[in-house]
Amino acid sequence: MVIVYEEREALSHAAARLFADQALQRAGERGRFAALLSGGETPQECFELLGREPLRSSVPWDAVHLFWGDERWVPVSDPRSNQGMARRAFIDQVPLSEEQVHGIPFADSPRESAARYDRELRGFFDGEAPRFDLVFLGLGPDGHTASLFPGNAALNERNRWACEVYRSERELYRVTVTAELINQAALVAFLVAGREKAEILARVLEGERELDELPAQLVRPVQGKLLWLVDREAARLLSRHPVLDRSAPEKVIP
Ligand SMILES: O=C(O)[C@H](O)[C@@H](O)[C@H](O)[C@H](O)COP(=O)(O)O
Repeated sequence: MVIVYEEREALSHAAARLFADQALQRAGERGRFAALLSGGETPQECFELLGREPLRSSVPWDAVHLFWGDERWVPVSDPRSNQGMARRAFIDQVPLSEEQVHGIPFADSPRESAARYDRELRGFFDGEAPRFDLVFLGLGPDGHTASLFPGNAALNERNRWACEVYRSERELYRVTVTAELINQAALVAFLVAGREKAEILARVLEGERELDELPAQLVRPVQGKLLWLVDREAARLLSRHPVLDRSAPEKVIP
């Protein structure tokens, strides 16, 4: 399902409300809400809204557990850290204990970071399937999501839930969860905004299936729901998903 918002701000508000609503629902059902966060620029405004009223006090923070879909292999203090971004945006402003924040560790090697995170994930899900209640994902201009990049070995990882990502000498090592882990989730929401994403969004949503070229197409929840929250700029090349009717703050397109 694709939901088109007139402005990026409306998309951010909707994503933050989705987080709060899902947290309330899952906390009520079983006292726990596990979210897998994305990095990059797009989710920042959504995260900042979670750290401010009115949403801040609507989230049952004592039931929340935060994980990340990917991380750059840098310390949390590094400005490029996805965890660091989320801490600055909202985690430092809400009542979460360190036991509820499961960052991807910066270990002696990317492989060790991935191994430790894999253990953390398996410990948290305690022998059950890794069924996140909510996964936020972004879409890169090359069709990547999390740190699942076109043609990368991580796309073929079948055993581990988290693995190291080597791209080139020039690029930072990363750690990513696998598409298989993402696809166990109850609800996956892509957040995509900006004119520069229009072409890749149309290719991913309406083009040929090219799983190695467009890793975002690997995201197909086994039982869960898949949402695309996009702004009008990013949606402008979509043909099957009509661009927003200005009279509505959001249009749900099945
Ligand atoms: O570590 C990261 O950078 C992200 O997890 C990555 O997958 C991101 O979501 C996309 O690259 C989109 O990034 P923007 O939101 O900055 O366009």
